[in-house]
Amino acid sequence: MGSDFKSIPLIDISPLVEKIDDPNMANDKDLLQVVRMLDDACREAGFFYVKGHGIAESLMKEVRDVTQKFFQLPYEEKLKIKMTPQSGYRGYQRVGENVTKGKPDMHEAIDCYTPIEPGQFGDLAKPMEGSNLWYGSNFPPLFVLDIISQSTILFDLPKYPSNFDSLLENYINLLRDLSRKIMRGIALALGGPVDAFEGKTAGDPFWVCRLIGYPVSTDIPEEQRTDTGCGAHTDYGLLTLVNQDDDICALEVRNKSGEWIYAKPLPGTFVCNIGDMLKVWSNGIYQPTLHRVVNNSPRYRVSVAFFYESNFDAAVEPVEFCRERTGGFAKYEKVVYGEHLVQKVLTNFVM
Ligand SMILES: O=C(O)CCC(=O)C(=O)O
Ligand SMILES: [Fe+2]
Repeated sequence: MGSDFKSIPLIDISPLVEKIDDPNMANDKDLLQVVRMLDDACREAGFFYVKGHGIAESLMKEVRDVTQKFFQLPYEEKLKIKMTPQSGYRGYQRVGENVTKGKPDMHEAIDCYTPIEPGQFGDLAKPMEGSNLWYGSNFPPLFVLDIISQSTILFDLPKYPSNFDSLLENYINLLRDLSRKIMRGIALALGGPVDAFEGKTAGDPFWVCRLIGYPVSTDIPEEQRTDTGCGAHTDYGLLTLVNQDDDICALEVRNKSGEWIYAKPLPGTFVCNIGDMLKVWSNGIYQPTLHRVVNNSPRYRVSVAFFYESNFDAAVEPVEFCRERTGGFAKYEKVVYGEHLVQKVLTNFVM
């Protein structure tokens, strides 16, 4: 599905953000207009920008700046939060460690997931149990590092803020709340009840946050270099919100004719896209769109991608109100989200 879109729509979602929890929202013309725009965007491009989302542009920038500073640290420092099977696949991964369809991606990243307690989901979540590795909070000498990095005479380390964990945790909470509101809008757009994607399937949504850095390609040794910062893929959850650098065009979205359309940066907005789980839930009314990242610019690019998912152990299958609109039968089989995620994570890295 999808269409030959040439650009990605921008939606001012302020009516949705302000009124979606209001019992009278069904009579709000502005909110219903946003819902219509979401419906068009999800059918046409599977991608849309949001503004009027209520998250300060300064916070969005601060999060990208902290990410940028982390990636500027010496490699040995970054390895202090290295992602391993023992860390539940949370933490730092070097350029080329993430693989898309067998090809190394030219990005480095920190992966964070909703913390999972031992035994919380039985065997299902075993490989991903753990809590996140925040730089500076997992080993004692951060204050020493701060002092060292501020001493520009002796050392030339980038200055590193020590509030990484609290900043990120606050940001993640805000994005969770924003995503819930957008998903409420999408539930209405699909013709369902506002809380269709809550309750026992997505009332305790799992989240994934990836802090990503795309080096300038000529800074990567030629023998390791591939041509994509992140190879063509669809996202595997419900909804993704990307906070990207303001002045570098690198995220590309494929339209129906196979042309790659830039999701060029619009400062202060999030680029949103729908993922595989929404395709299943909506019985294919909405389809995720292939996208990729190619950083051909002479600048290091940072993006922070937040993935909002169903409950970890939710069995996702086409919901009735979508089945009714699409011939009455389920086009997709039931998928347990956690199984889908663990499978992806276990095959995603060369380690
Ligand atoms: O860096 C970006 O702009 C998008 C990254 C992305 O598509 C992903 O991590 O799934
Ligand atoms: Fe993606």
